[in-house]
Amino acid sequence: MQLKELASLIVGSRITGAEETEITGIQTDSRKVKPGDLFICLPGTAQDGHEYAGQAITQGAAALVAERPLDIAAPVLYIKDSRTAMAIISDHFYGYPSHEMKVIGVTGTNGKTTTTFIIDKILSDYGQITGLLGTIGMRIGDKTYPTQNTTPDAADLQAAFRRMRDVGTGYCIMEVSSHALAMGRVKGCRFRTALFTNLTQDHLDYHQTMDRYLAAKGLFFSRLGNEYSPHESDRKYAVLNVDDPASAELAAMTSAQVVTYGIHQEADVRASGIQFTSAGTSFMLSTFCGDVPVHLKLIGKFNVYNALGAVAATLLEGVPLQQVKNSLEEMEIVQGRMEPVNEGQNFLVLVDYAHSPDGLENALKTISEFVEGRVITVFGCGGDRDRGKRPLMGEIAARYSDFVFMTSDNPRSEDPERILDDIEPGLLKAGLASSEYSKIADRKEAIYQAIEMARPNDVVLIAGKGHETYQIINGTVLHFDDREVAREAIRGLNRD
Ligand SMILES: CC(=O)N[C@H]1[C@@H](OP(=O)(O)OP(=O)(O)OC[C@H]2O[C@@H](n3ccc(=O)[nH]c3=O)[C@H](O)[C@@H]2O)O[C@H](CO)[C@@H](O)[C@@H]1O[C@H](C)C(=O)N[C@@H](C)C(=O)N[C@H](CCC(=O)O)C(=O)O
Ligand SMILES: Nc1ncnc2c1ncn2[C@@H]1O[C@H](COP(=O)(O)OP(=O)(O)OP(=O)(O)O)[C@@H](O)[C@H]1O
Ligand SMILES: N[C@H](CCC[C@H](N)C(=O)O)C(=O)O
Ligand SMILES: [Mg+2]
Repeated sequence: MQLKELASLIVGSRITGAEETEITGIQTDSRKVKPGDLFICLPGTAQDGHEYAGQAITQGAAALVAERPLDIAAPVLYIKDSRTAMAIISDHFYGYPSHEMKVIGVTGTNGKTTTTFIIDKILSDYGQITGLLGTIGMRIGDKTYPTQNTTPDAADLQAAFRRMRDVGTGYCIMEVSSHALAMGRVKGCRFRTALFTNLTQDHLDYHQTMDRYLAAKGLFFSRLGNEYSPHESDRKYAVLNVDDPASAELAAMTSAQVVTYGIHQEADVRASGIQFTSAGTSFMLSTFCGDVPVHLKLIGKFNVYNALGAVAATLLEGVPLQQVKNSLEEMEIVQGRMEPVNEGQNFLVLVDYAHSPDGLENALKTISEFVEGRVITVFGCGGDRDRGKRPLMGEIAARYSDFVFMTSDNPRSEDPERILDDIEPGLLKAGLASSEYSKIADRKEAIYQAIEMARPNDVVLIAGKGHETYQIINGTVLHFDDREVAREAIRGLNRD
């Protein structure tokens, strides 16, 4: 595609250099530029892409998109706002792929990955070709790829949609993070359904206040389906968790049809008579298509919410209720979400991705529903992220545990010990005595000590990193997998 075709999309844009320059790809990271790419210079939070224009050209970029004058001998497309231009250009370059399939987006503080996996399971069992995009990675056809962010930027996202379409994908089920909404990564995407899980404190390092965090989520719903259509496939749905107070505000922001799910309030899709065990969760599912009893292998009330959201989204796609039930009942635990590590020991070890106060509280409440012995919790908080959540997570860990190991999550550029100092006041506020917790920055050591401490019927919760297979310490990415470490620690016990 020629540069001038892309320029024609953006009001007030201007090209210096050859307008006919042929563009064969789009890139926003100079290190990944391939010959023929259009390199979009993005002013970022840590760096400024304009500084890397030279490197992009050296790597073979055919042209650049920039907000400010570049002193460079290459064609440049000047625009006012690189991020909006990136969304418009990428959508056009890849042929508006989100218009050729149904995109179901899931947003909310917690439960996005799990909900997308449940929707994916139900729709694939129903015979649909699905693609999945989120924290754990991206699945296109039967191949999976790693993702750096939960929601990629517009250039990578539209490219992924195109590849999904090229292998016949009918549904893309994706996580839509609040960062993505605030940064316009999903601008231009045509969503069929926008699903909201919940809103609780996290990411205030980025959004500053809960109001701004909610406003970012609101963008998803306010942009959804402002026009109606006679075609069923063009209809838009906002699927909202009615038990979360933010849903009322989101409902008011959208002109799409609102479909609700919940446990406590009246809802279109609802669960009642919920029973919890360590082996799963049973409930009566009432929907606008009828009622059925369901037994989930997933544990915890929060997974009932995730299942209800997925039920609403898939019933709207015409999946029969009985098939929805069958898929729910077959649904396996999502990796790193309340994932048991079982080496035949007589206590339970769960690895969970809870990394926000609400996530941790839900994981621990779930355990309290069935635990017979003590609860031993190993957790930390990520560095370079919302500091405000640290004492809150400390307080929650203390409230629901008999013993707490405070340890490192991904300290990133921060001093691990300082992060633990931020968590500790929360433990003290909850009244934990010094004999009831340990501060061990080395995560492997903390996991080993927790497992050595466990007695029959105890539950050891290792929270925060879930599926992650790395730990970022001092900016260096090291291999680390909670499940592997826990397994080694349990095997070590068995040898003693
Ligand atoms: C705060 C934040 O979200 N930052 C994201 C953002 O970075 P940025 O735009 O600020 O970019 P920057 O690092 O300042 O660099 C500016 C530009 O220079 C370019 N550059 C930079 C260096 C270089 O050598 N060459 C080069 O071209 C960069 O590619 C970028 O285009 O855009 C980058 C490219 O898309 C992201 O990778 C980066 O995610 C960082 C790694 C991150 O940690 N993000 C987290 C907070 C995040 O987004 N999380 C949400 C999930 C949250 C949740 O709900 O749990 C997510 O969707 O993943
Ligand atoms: N509906 C929910 N409500 C509250 N907590 C939840 C819910 N679902 C999952 N959790 C907790 O949050 C953790 C993360 O779940 P999940 O990965 O599904 O969320 P996410 O929204 O995708 O997270 P991220 O923002 O990091 O992508 C789980 O390990 C669990 O402890
Ligand atoms: N999407 C979240 C994941 C946090 C996971 C936790 N292990 C951490 O590193 O803080 C973030 O980037 O803030
Ligand atoms: Mg996720």
